[in-house]
Parts: sequence; C-alpha cells; structure tokens
Amino acid sequence: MKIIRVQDQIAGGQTAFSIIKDAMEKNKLNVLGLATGSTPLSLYDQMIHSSLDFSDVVSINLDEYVGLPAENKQSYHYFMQEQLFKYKPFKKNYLPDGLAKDADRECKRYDEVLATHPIDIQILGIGQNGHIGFNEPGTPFDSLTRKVELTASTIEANQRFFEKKEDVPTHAFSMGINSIMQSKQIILLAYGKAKAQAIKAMIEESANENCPASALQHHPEVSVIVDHEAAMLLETK
Ligand SMILES: O=P(O)(O)OC[C@H]1O[C@](O)(CO)[C@@H](O)[C@@H]1O
Repeated sequence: MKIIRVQDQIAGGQTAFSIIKDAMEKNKLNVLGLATGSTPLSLYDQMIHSSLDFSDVVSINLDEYVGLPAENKQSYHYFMQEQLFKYKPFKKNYLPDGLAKDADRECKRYDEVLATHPIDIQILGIGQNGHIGFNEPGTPFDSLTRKVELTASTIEANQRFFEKKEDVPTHAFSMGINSIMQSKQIILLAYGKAKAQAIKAMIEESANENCPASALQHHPEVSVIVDHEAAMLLETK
C-alpha cells in the first residue's frame, strides 16, 4: 500500500483527483468505482469543477440501502445524483436496486455488471470499524455482492443523515470484498481521528476479517490518502 499523507480533506480530494485525471489522460479509465459517505465529497467537488468529460466512463457504486427508492433523499442513488451525476454525466451509472424484490437475483445481476465492466479505479472510504462498502467486520474476504445486515455501530454512525435512528435501514446491498479486490487500482480516503484506529488496523495489523479493509494489504495497487488525524496512530511516520 502506498500511504499518502495530506493536510486536509481538500488536499486529499485534489490528490485523488490527480490520480483519476492521469488515468483519463492515458485513456486508462473506462470504469470508475464510486463510494458514498462524506469522505469522497471533496474528490467529487474537484471532478465537478474540472473540465474532465466522463461521458465515456461507466460508474459503478459500491452499495445501496435495502428498502429505499432512488427518489428517497437518504438513498445512495439520490446522494450520487446530487453530489456528482447531475453535474458530470457518465456513460452509464450502476448502483444496486434498493427496491429489488429478489435479493439473490439483484446480487447476481450486480456481479454480472462487474464482470462486464471491470473497475479500473475504485474509490473507497472506510468505516470506523474498518468496513469498506458495507462489508462489516467478519465478512469473508472471498465475498461477492450480497445483502448484508448493518452493525449497530454503522447504523449509529449513519444516523446523522436521518431524522431518527429508527429510519436508518438495517440492511444494504453491497459489493463484496472479493468484488472490490478485482478493481485494477484502489484509492482509499480517510480523514479525522474517528478513522485512526481503522487505518492502523488496515495497514499495520495482519490482514484478517475483523478489519475488512485489511484485505487491501493483498492488493497490488492501493493508494491510501490520509490526513494527520486519520494517520495519527500509525507507527510508520
Ligand atoms: O465517509 P463516511 O461518511 O465517514 O463513511 C465511511 C464509510 O461508511 C459508508 O458510508 C457506509 O456506512 C461507506 O460508504 C463509507 O466508506
């Protein structure tokens, strides 16, 4: 893993953006894997205010809440529309369908999307418990897209986006760890001290399923972009 320390979230977004820009200029970006949460917002801001044209690029998102329609303001469809897609049109945007009646079928459909469109660069945030996508601690490293139950800590962390805790969905469709590992290149972003423990476990503890992000130790091309707080527990200075 390549650790890139930055001053703050804005500098992190600029750094991630320059990697994306470089890939586009070399015609090496056909499929971009996207994430939700507050972490990638400074990157999306850079993309929106750039002259880059994504209309030949396919986007694939990591996850979506089960039970929320695309029009729901808390859905990841809505989030992506508001934070990026309405400003920067892509060739096609793929997200899991939160309203899919047949979960197994929806997961199979998504795995087929991933097989047809191998991800060139995957953007990731990280949960305080080390989750990537909605792959919570204990998720097998060989997992593919599936319906997952969210942990109490993730529901707690995401509560800030909802009026009340009861409104936070309890399940999501998420690409698996193995699906994420198939990406040719990965950029993981983390800011703030709430992420410090997860960043330490991901980088300095031996890879194990208690920290889903630690699977990335086995990936050949990962850039971890961290601010000082997220990096504060790292021994490697
Ligand atoms: O960027 P945030 O809001 O801290 O969220 C961290 C992680 O949690 C999720 O939003 C899911 O809970 C991920 O998509 C994200 O990577």
